[in-house]
Amino acid sequence: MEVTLREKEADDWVYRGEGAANLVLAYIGSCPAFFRKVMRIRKAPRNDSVTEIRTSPSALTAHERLLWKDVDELIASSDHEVSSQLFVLHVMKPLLGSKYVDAGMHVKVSRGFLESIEKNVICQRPAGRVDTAQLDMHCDYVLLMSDHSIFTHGNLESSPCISVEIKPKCGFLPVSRFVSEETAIKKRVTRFEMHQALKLHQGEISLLSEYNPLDLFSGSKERIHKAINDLFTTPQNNFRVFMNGSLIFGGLGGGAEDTNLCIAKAFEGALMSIIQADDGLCTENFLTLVAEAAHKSGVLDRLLEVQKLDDVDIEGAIHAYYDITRQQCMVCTELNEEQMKVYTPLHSVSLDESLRVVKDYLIAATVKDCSLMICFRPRKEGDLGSVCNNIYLESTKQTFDFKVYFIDLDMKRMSKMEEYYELDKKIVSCYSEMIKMDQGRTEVKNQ
Ligand SMILES: O=P(O)(O)O[C@@H]1[C@@H](OP(=O)(O)O)[C@H](OP(=O)(O)O)[C@H](O)[C@H](OP(=O)(O)O)[C@H]1OP(=O)(O)O
Ligand SMILES: Nc1ncnc2c1ncn2[C@@H]1O[C@H](COP(=O)(O)OP(=O)(O)OP(=O)(O)O)[C@@H](O)[C@H]1O
Ligand SMILES: [Zn+2]
Repeated sequence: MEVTLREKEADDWVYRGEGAANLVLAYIGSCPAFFRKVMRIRKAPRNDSVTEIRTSPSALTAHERLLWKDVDELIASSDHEVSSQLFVLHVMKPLLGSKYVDAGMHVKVSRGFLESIEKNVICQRPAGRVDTAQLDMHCDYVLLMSDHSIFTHGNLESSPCISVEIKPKCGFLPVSRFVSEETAIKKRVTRFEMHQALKLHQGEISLLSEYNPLDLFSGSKERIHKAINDLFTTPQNNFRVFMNGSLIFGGLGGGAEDTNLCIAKAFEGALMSIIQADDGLCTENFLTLVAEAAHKSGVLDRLLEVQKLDDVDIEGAIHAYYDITRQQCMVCTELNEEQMKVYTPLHSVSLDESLRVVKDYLIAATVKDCSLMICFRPRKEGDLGSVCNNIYLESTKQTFDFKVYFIDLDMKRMSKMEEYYELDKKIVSCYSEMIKMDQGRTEVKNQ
């Protein structure tokens, strides 16, 4: 029989974090079925009275059903939460590897349950997130999945664990011939770095990040280590650390300020219960551990491969989108004859090819936005080797078991294609402006 979670059960769930689209809670009750599980609940924008999701007869729009026509299970589903879970199960899991993906399961909830959760968590949510969205009270289902910030077996008191959450973002520079001359800078500067300029301009961040995704995805131990160090210095919404499931570093539910001495000291202190290093050296050892695990697991190579399904860039994929939706191409209407020559072939391919292009672009968008959770547990003397991967940290003479999972593998909606195109242009133009202004300042200084 299907269980429905009701109002009285809401107190068993506590705030864990949130992103733009979902709010996540951890279980503190005593029901074994929910032990060491988290619940992920979809949010709805506050100013959005009628969303696409609710007006659509099925979870997917007609165009999306066409796009995902080869995935029978997905197009048959009529509930948005259910189709979201099926997307992870049938599309993302085979691509990223079943070992690293937990599709979770859906659980029915009553409106009373959602209302009670909303009330319970409101004071812990970041103000910016509260202003933009609340729980989607129209959800019939929520997603239940393992808590990947802890190990699912063993006693947390005697066997503590520490985990990092990394949102790596796009790890490659586009090589697509559809990248125009005006935006050619995209082939030299990462999207992440350019987006920082826009975020700074819009007041979303106060300082530029030092992190470079190309380091993290480089495959080189040294560069991965550099990336982890830089993420620690400027964590923003790209780096968090949890101890036994509680946040000890980074921003809860959003971005974090840059790491000052006070934050660094508190973190060093928190690590001392797990990393057996001399005073002041725990952080350094921990960051080495993270870098070694990221390198050894090989998951970044896998992630990069899937990100590269975006082989034509948004500047190519947008044309295929207009063909599928049978709209006049709003990009081509702005081009001169010479420029048109580059993009006309994209409008001459079969519908199946246009579908492939947009589908691959959206899959890549999912994995450019997902996060990685790496959870560590020090192996104690007498412990038998486990099935987990492990790292021997020479400097502390400790062996750590670790496991890796991807989280947030939501399907990106096809209706966002025009938004992606516009944002791409905005990011390039804001970055170019910043560079120009910097050059101007340097020239004045040198005069
Ligand atoms: O467009 P981007 O690269 O800024 O990514 C968005 C993320 O911004 P970021 O730059 O990582 O801070 C954004 O994250 P934040 O809200 O900034 O924490 C979301 O993850 C958003 O996805 P969705 O709307 O939840 O489906 C993300 O949107 P998608 O582009 O993945 O659809
Ligand atoms: N399975 C899990 N185990 C432990 N923590 C989790 C799990 N899933 C999510 N979280 C925590 O909840 C936070 C929000 O989850 P998630 O990233 O899925 O939200 P989102 O709204 O989809 O994000 P985005 O803004 O990237 O779209 C994560 O940053 C992570 O800290
Ligand atoms: Zn076109």
